[in-house]
Amino acid sequence: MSGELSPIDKAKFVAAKRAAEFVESGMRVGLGTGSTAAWLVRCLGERVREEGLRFRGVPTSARTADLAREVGIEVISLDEARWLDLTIDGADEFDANLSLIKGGGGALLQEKIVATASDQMVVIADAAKEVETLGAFPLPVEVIPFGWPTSQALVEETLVSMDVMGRSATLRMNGERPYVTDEGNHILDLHLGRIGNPRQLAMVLNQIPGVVENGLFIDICDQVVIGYSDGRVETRDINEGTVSEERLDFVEDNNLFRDI
Ligand SMILES: O=C(CO)[C@H](O)[C@H](O)COP(=O)(O)O
Repeated sequence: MSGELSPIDKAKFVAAKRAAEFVESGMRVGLGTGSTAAWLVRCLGERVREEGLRFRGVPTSARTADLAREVGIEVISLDEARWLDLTIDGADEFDANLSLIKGGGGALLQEKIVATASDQMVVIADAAKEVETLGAFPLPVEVIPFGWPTSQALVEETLVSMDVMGRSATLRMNGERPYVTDEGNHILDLHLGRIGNPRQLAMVLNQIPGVVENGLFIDICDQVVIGYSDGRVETRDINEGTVSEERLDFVEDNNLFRDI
């Protein structure tokens, strides 16, 4: 992509740029996956180059690791970091409690482990990701390849027993083949429409044999930074109960927009 940014990219960019300011020298920072998180990584790379920011990043996917190295961020593994000061990541949906659906980009397992190992998790998102009730976005569930059709049937049975609205669990494909995560697993996308009790569903899904993790993030996210295409950014902190709003300038010929 080159030239004019789409309104959605402008919104993602300003959210990412604002959240990149949360990173301080010396921190260990979890780096999310997806298009919004990619803006974050580029913004952090710019701070490394231009301000001499020195921090270590723990990527949540091979894609993010490649981009982080490319823009000059020092990359370490979670094994090396153990605990993190902060994780900044995108989301597919968030609600008023900052419960999330994640995993549209297929990295939910590493994203959940990294976010849970962090003192703070900040979600960056365009305003369209905010929902009253989670579930319009298909809920990703990571399953091991062994016996995945059995796991799929068990997941569907569980949805019926819980009286969840939609009940189909489809295997995510990559062309003709099943999608394979960085951990070598597959993903079932649950088409639910509406998730009445996300906390309960998250717990029940993880008890099914073959399920490794689900994309519901409950009580993990502390703040959301919401970007708008006109440059406005709203930051909500669920622990402090605060909301702040500001406007960021974005320069369309910024180097970050080249070759995207
Ligand atoms: O959970 C994710 C990847 O597994 C992403 O954060 C989520 O899919 C949002 O992606 P994008 O920023 O491209 O809209």
